[in-house]
Amino acid sequence: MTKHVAVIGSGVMGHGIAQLYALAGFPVSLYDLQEELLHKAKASIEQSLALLEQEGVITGQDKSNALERITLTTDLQQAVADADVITEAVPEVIELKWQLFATLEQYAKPEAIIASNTSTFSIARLIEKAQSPHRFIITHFFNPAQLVPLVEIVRHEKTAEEVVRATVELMKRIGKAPVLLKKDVPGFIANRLQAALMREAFHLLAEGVADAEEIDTVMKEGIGFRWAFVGPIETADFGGLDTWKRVMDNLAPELDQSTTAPAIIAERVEKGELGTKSGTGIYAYERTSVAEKLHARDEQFIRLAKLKKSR
Ligand SMILES: NC(=O)c1ccc[n+]([C@@H]2O[C@H](COP(=O)([O-])OP(=O)(O)OC[C@H]3O[C@@H](n4cnc5c(N)ncnc54)[C@H](O)[C@@H]3O)[C@@H](O)[C@H]2O)c1
Repeated sequence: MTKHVAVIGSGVMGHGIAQLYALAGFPVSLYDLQEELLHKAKASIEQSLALLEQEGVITGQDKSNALERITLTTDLQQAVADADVITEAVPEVIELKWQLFATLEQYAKPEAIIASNTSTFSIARLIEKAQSPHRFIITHFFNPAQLVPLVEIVRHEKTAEEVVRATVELMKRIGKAPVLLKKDVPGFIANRLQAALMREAFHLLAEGVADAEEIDTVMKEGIGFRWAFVGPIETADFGGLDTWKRVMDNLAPELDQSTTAPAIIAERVEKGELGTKSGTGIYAYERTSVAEKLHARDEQFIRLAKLKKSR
């Protein structure tokens, strides 16, 4: 049974994952390479908990209890010594993950589950060098991890059944909607769906069919509005499979078939225009408005989550 959790890496994903476990009542050790990074992560957790309190999702007492359950540390051995579940959220560099796993296998309790938050590596690749593959699993959270309900779970054939069962249970206990994949495919499900949609969105932009704002509006006010409650396969059933057969037969040949990142994205990256993190991406951002935008996004996500829960 899970009693203590360790989260390795306190960046964009790690701090949100630590917050989730702490709010669900688990003592959490949050590890990173430098104190400064950990303090930044703690400040982000405090802000996020404050927003949840403001929106009436948690009480002030829940907030302070959660904060008390989080221990910050730059000592990896100490971070994982008592952990029953270790979630890694270090950068997406395979050598880095392999090196970390080797150390975790040395420091962690033999029965501890090691869960990776990788967004692209298959579980087969992740465990290539593992000495104890039976305890490895992928729990792929979505950004912001503390707010988006989905967690994709990917197992290997060597992953112990008990590890799979305990992980699914744990994700439910921390309030997530886990989906266990039947196969280990690159990008899992969500990023494949997202990439398919983005390829077409950037193709329409490149072709001058509409501006970025208009394409985003179509998504937010149309497809996305519907997709929070009805999935694509249900959509086909609701619309009629005969209709969708015609739609797909007519449209599939028209859709972009590129096998590399859209040129618009590649060009911006070449110029150092990386989006909100550099101030300019497809849109231009004021420095102050990025924080405001993220705050407003999180507020909307919390309200949507409440709405979905109330059904
Ligand atoms: N950002 C996203 O939207 C997102 C979504 C889902 C999954 N992921 C995956 O989550 C993982 C983390 O991504 P992120 O966006 O949080 O990255 P990030 O760069 O924001 O954070 C990574 C953290 O790990 C720390 N770190 C670096 N090397 C380390 C080491 N050897 N040991 C321990 N900590 C180390 C860094 O100091 C940093 O704080 C990646 O595998 C990424 O692919 C990211």
